[in-house]
Amino acid sequence: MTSVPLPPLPAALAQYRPSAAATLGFRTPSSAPGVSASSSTRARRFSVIASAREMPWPHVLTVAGSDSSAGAGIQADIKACAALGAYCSSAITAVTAQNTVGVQGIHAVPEKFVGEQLRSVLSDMSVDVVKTGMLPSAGVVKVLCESLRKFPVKALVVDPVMVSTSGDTLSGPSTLATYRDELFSMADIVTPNVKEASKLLGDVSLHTISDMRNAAESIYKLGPKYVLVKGGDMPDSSDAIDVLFDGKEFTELRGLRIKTRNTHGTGCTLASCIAAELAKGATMLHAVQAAKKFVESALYHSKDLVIGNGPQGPFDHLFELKSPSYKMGSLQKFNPDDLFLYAVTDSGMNKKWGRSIKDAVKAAIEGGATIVQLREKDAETREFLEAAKACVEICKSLGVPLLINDRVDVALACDAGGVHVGQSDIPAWEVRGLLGPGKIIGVSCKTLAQAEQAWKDGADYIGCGGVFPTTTKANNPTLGFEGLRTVCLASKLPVVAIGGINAGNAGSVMELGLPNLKGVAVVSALFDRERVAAETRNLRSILMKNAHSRS
Ligand SMILES: Nc1ncnc2c1ncn2[C@@H]1O[C@H](COP(=O)(O)OP(=O)(O)O)[C@@H](O)[C@H]1O
Ligand SMILES: Cc1ncc(COP(=O)(O)O)c(N)n1
Ligand SMILES: [Mg+2]
Repeated sequence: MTSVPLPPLPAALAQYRPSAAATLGFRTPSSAPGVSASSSTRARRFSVIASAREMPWPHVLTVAGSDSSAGAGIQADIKACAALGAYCSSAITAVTAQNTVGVQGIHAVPEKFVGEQLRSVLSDMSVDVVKTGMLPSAGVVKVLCESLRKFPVKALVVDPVMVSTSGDTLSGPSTLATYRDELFSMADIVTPNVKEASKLLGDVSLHTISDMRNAAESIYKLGPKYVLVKGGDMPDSSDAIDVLFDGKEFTELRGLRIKTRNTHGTGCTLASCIAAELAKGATMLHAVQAAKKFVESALYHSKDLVIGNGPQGPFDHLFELKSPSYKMGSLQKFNPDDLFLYAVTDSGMNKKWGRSIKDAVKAAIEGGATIVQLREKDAETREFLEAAKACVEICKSLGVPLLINDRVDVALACDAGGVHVGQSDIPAWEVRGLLGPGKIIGVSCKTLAQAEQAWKDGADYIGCGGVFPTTTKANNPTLGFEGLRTVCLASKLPVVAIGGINAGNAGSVMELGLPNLKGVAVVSALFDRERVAAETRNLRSILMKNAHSRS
């Protein structure tokens, strides 16, 4: 590949960003002969830029290699960022000829021209996060470090790509020292897989989680703020476990190991998703967790795809566009706002009023319930399953998610939207393993530690309470507003308040104005009443009033 000289900065751009243009040594309007713009045109152009700034688009710049098979590299990065709502620009470091069999050829882009691409993007666009992939030579690593010193960004994600999953070398040992000595100290996070971690540490062997922890600690000493050692390629592990280290604490991120040949590009995708989430403003822990969840879901939805004849296929980054829930606007995928009016059934109460579970659920949805949980502690399994199937049908047709309390088996058998578990039920991460990534999982939490654990376990929301004393749960300590507030403020997941909530006190719960508190869950206030739909309607209008008075 030949490098062509960089043309002067377009006159229009020079007018928008005269200071940036001058810094870079580009010709500005005053120095560019024959270019003039009236002051009104210039003012209009500035106002266009100013209004564009009011609607920023999280921006990731990927510095990586092109993969002709489009499963990994630049192509994966752009798709991953797009899927997560970030804009992705690119500086290409190498063009590879590769497919599902392996890498057939590598054509490195001259280092100077990598620098020119970096300068073009960084001087013009507001890049939030830079993500690196294949950096084929020590020279390219140095060019990147220089560019970052000149144009600092909010965060740097370094995926030290060295060997492809097919076993081909993408960056030789000569780059190792430059990675370690120059790039790592600028990085917010470094994301080696186990083979790369081993190479970076002089070929140490990594076989266990404890080895991964030690490796993360050693790489941390080379200067990044976080290290994520990825365990996708750990042999003999039924889970896909990654280890995150922030200099003090280790976090094990445990996910399902999806049985598929389509894992080409998982590493590139994970790093790009972390970059996209950071660009959107997430904390590092959140970004890593969201990224892992995305890769897991994409693999799950692509597990049976057949693209190419080799052993390592690509996966579908835009799987959500294909899912029936996306196409039909059904509420399979969790929307925290669904927690607004959360109806929890109780068979005893409905029996008392002479209603079937199905009729009770129908009436609650008619009155405006936004999510339903079947909590049938005393029902026989067969009877419960039949009722659950009928309720799933109603809920699907009305677009309201239906969750099952405790019973993962019943949820699976009736294809419910998810499961709600308590602290003494199956742990949420095991439920996730059984239900897969697309279902909703809620966990009852009373303490900060429980809320933190629910988040780590991959739950979607927490139920917090009892806020007030309740008759539906024996020996249930009451948290009161203070307890609710403490958990809500610390929770990384959306919260629904539960326990003794009714039309008389629901307004005061919403008036607390807690940012994570999305709604209230009610049992007796709806179902221990004669007219379920009317009670639900009344409660909904109280909640709406208080939700509105907050905004
Ligand atoms: N079969 C799989 N099922 C679920 N997650 C996986 C699977 N393979 C890899 N991952 C996850 O994908 C991410 C990338 O990991 P890994 O494949 O180890 O990186 P690389 O592609 O750099 O070798 C990690 O979060 C890892 O846990
Ligand atoms: C251009 C390029 N960059 C990175 C990878 C690594 O991806 P993976 O480890 O998933 O094979 C690759 N195969 N090609
Ligand atoms: Mg891999």
